[in-house]
Amino acid sequence: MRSLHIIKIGGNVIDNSENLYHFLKDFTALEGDKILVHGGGKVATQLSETLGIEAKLVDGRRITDIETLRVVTMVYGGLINKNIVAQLQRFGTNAIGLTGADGNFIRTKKRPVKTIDYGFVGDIDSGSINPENISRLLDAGFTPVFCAITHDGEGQLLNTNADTIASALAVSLARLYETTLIYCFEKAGVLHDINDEDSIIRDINPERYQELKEQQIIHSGMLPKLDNAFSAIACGVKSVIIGKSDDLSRLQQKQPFGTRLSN
Ligand SMILES: Nc1ncnc2c1ncn2[C@@H]1O[C@H](COP(=O)(O)OP(=O)(O)O)[C@@H](O)[C@H]1O
Ligand SMILES: CC(=O)N[C@@H](CCC(=O)OP(=O)(O)O)C(=O)O
Repeated sequence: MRSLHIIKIGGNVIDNSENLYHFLKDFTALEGDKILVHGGGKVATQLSETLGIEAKLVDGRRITDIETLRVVTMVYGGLINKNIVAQLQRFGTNAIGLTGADGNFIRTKKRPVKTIDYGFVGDIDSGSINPENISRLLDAGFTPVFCAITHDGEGQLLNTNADTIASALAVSLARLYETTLIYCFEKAGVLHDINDEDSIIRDINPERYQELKEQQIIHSGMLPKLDNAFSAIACGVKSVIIGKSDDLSRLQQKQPFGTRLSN
C-alpha cells in the first residue's frame, strides 16, 4: 500500500507570512503523495469585523449566516487558497486549489437546527467523500489543497471545520493508502503547560486523553482536534501527529516531532 500524508494548517500559521512560507517550503520537501487542508478562521474573523459583521463561534464552530458565508467563501476559497497554491507552485509543488464543490470531492449536509442554529455549516457523513476521485488527482501528479468550503449537491455552499475535513479525508483515503494525518499549528505539540514549549507530551492514548481533559491540561480548540484525531485512528488511519508547522521537516529527517496519538 502506498503512503499518503494529509496535513492540516490552521489560522494562526496562515496569518503569519513568515511561518507560512517556511511551512510550505517544508511541505514541498516532504516526499510522496500528500494533501494539504487549510483553515483560516482567524483571517475570516478579522475580515468580518472590518466589514461590520459580528463573528460568532460556539464550541469552536462558526455560526455562518448568509453574510458570513459570503465572507468565508471569499477568504477560504479565494484569498487564502489561491495564495497557498501560488506559493506552492513557486516551490515546485503542482498544487490544485479546491473547495469540496470542485469535482464533487466533499459533499456535506447542512447541520440540522437543534438548540443552536449554525446556519450554513456542513456536516460530513460516511458518503461525503469519494476516495477514488481524489486518488485520480494524486495519480495525475497534482497535490490537492482543500479549503474549509463544501457543498450540499443542490447548489448550496457550506462552511465546514477544516480539522474535520482533514480527519474525514484521512479516514476515507485509508481504504487506498497507508495514511498519516498531521495537524500543524503554532505550538510544539500537545503541551503539559501551554506556556512551556518544552513540555511536549510525546504520546497520548484514549485513557491518557481522558485524564488530561479532567486535569484541564487539554482544553478549548485542542478538544475537537483530539476528538477528530482519535476517531480517525479508530477508523483505520495509521497515525496522527499534532505538531508545530515550523517543525515539519523533522518528519522527513525522522526526528521526534510533536505529539503522536495511538490507540
Ligand atoms: N494542552 C494543550 N497544548 C497545546 N495547545 C492547547 C492545549 N490545550 C488547549 N490548547 C489550545 O488549542 C489551540 C489549538 O486549537 P485551534 O486554535 O483550534 O487550532 P488551529 O490553529 O489549528 O485552528 C492552541 O492555540 C491552544 O490555545
Ligand atoms: C464551521 C466552522 O467553524 N468552520 C471553520 C472553518 C475554518 C477553520 O476551520 O479554520 P481554523 O482551522 O483556522 O480554525 C470557521 O469558519 O472557522
